[in-house]
Amino acid sequence: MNISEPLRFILLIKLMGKTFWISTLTAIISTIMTLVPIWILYIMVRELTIATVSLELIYSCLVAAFIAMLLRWGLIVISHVSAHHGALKLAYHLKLHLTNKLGLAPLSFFSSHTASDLRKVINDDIAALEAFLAHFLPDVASALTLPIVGLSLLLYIDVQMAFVAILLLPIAFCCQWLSMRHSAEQARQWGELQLNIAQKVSEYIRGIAVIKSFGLRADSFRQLSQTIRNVAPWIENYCKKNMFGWNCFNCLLSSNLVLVAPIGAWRCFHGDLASVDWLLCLLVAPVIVQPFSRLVFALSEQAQRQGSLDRLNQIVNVSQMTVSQKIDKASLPTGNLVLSFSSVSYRYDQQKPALQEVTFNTLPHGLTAIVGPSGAGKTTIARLATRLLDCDRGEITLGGLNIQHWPLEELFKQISMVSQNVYLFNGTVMENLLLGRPDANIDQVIAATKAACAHEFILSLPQGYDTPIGENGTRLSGGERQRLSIARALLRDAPLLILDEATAYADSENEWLIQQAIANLCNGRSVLMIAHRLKTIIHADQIIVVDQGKVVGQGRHDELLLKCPCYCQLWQDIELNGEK
Ligand SMILES: Nc1ncnc2c1ncn2[C@@H]1O[C@H](COP(=O)(O)OP(=O)(O)OP(=O)(O)O)[C@@H](O)[C@H]1O
Repeated sequence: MNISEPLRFILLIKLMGKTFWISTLTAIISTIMTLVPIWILYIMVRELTIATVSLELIYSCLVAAFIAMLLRWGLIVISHVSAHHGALKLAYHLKLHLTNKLGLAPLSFFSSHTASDLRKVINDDIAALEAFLAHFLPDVASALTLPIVGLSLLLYIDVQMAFVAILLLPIAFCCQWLSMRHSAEQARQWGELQLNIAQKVSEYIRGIAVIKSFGLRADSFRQLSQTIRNVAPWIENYCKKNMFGWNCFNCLLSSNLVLVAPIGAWRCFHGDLASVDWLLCLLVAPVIVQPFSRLVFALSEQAQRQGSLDRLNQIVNVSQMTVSQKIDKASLPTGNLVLSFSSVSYRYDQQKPALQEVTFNTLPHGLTAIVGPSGAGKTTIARLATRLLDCDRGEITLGGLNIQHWPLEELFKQISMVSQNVYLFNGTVMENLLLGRPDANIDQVIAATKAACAHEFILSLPQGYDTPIGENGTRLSGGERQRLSIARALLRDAPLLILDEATAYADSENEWLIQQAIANLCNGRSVLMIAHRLKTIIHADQIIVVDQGKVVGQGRHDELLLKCPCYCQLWQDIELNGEK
C-alpha cells in the first residue's frame, strides 16, 4: 500500500480498495431487504381483502419474505466482515508507514512531540479511524438508503402520506443544528483534554521513583489530579449545552406516527385512503426517519475524526532526513575513514548558536576526544556526526564525502555509537545484542560480550543470554546496561566509533569494567569520544576543546596545558574539586 500524500478521508477509502465497495454495496442491498418483507406483507393483506384469495400467492409471499430476511442477514455479515478486513489492513499499513516516517524524522521533531503524544496518535487516532471505517461507513450507507427507499415507497402509495411522514424532520434538524453549532470546537477541546491526561499519566509513571520518594500518590500529584479534575466540569457544561437540542431531536424523530396515524385514519374514514395503504404507511413511516439519529451521531463525531487525521498528518508531513545526492554504492569511500567537521554551525530553535564554525578531523585508528564545560556543544557535535541533526552551515564529511550524500544505511554501517543514556529494548539479552548485526553467530556474540566485560554477568542471569531484561533493561544495573550497549557496538564492528562518555554515572567497580570494555572497543578503530570528565582522555591522541560552541584549543594533553586557558581551567577544576 503506497501512501505518498497527506491523509484525507477520500484517500483512506481509496486505500481500502474493493473491500470498501463490497461492504458499502452489501450494506445498501441488505437495507433494501429490510423493506422487502414489509412490502410483501402489504401485498398479502391486499390479497386477503379481495374476494378471491389465492392461497398459492400467500404461500409464495411467505417464502419470498423468508428468503429476503435470510438474504439480508447474509449480506449484513458480508458487509461487516469486509469492512473490518479492509479497515484492519489499512490500520496495519498506516502504523507501518508512520513508524517508518518517525524512523527517518530529524531529532528536532521529537523535541516538540513527546513519546506519549506520538504513542497516542499512532495507537488511538489510528484505532479511531479504523473503527470509523469498519463500523460507521456501512452504517452510514445503510442509514442513507433506508429513508430514500422508504420514502419512494410511500410516494408510490400516497404522496400526501409521504409528506406527512417527513413533516417533523425540518423542526428536528433545527433543534439538532442548535445543539451542534459548537461541536467542532467541543471536539477539539475534548481531544486536548484527553491528550493532556495521557501526557500527565505518562509523566507520572515515568517519574514514579521521584513521586514515591516525596510520598505522593496519584491524587496528590497536583499536575495529574488537576488535569483529571478538569474533565468533570467540562462534561457537565457539555451536557447542559447539548441536552435540550439532542433530546428534542430524538423525540421529534420518533414521533411521526403521531401525525401519520390520525391523519391516515381520518382519510380512511372519508374513503380517501385504502386501509391497506394506511397500514403500509404505519409500518414504513417510522423506518424512514429513525436512521437520521444514527446519521447525525456519525456526523457529530466527524470533527473528532478530522482531529485524528490532522494529528496523523503532522507525522505524515514531517520533513525527512534526506540523502541529497544519489551516490553509487561501489563508489563510496572505504577503509578507515576520517570524520571531518568543516566550519560547522548549528542552532536549536531561534536561540544562540549551539555550535559556530567548528572545524576538526578525527585521526584514523586514533582517539579524538571532545572536551569542554557544560553546555559547550559536545553532545551537539555527536548528534551532528550521526545525522540525528543536520548542520545549518558548513560541511561534515566521512572519507571525504559529505555525510548527507551517504545512503543512510551505508552511513550507519560505518558508525557505531555508545551513548551515556543507554536504551535497551524490551526483549532478551540476545535480541538486544543482535540489534545492530542480526546475522552474527554465537561465537561472535560471545567474543563481543567477553571484550565488553559482560559475558560473566549475562551467564549469571536466570536464563543467560535468553533472559528477558524488561523495558529499557530495568532488570539490569546501570553498569550492566552500559556494558551490554558496548557489547552491542562491538558486535556491530563499525570502523568509526562515537562515544558519549559512558562512565559518568558508574560506580568504581563498574567504571573499571566499562573502561576496560571501552579500551577493547577502541582497539583498531577511529574513535570520537565526547568526554564529560577529563581523566578518561588524558592519553587521547588528540583533544579538541570546545567552549560556547567554538573550538578554542586542539592538541595533546600536555600541549593544551601550556597553550589553552579553557583546558587549563577545566584541569584546575579537577585538581581543586576532584572528579567523581
Ligand atoms: N534539544 C535542545 N533544544 C534546545 N537547545 C538545546 C537542546 N540541546 C542542547 N541545547 C543547547 O545547546 C547548547 C549545547 O548543548 P550540548 O548538549 O551540546 O552541550 P554539552 O557540552 O554536551 O553539555 P553537557 O556537558 O552538560 O552535556 C546548550 O546551550 C544547550 O542548552
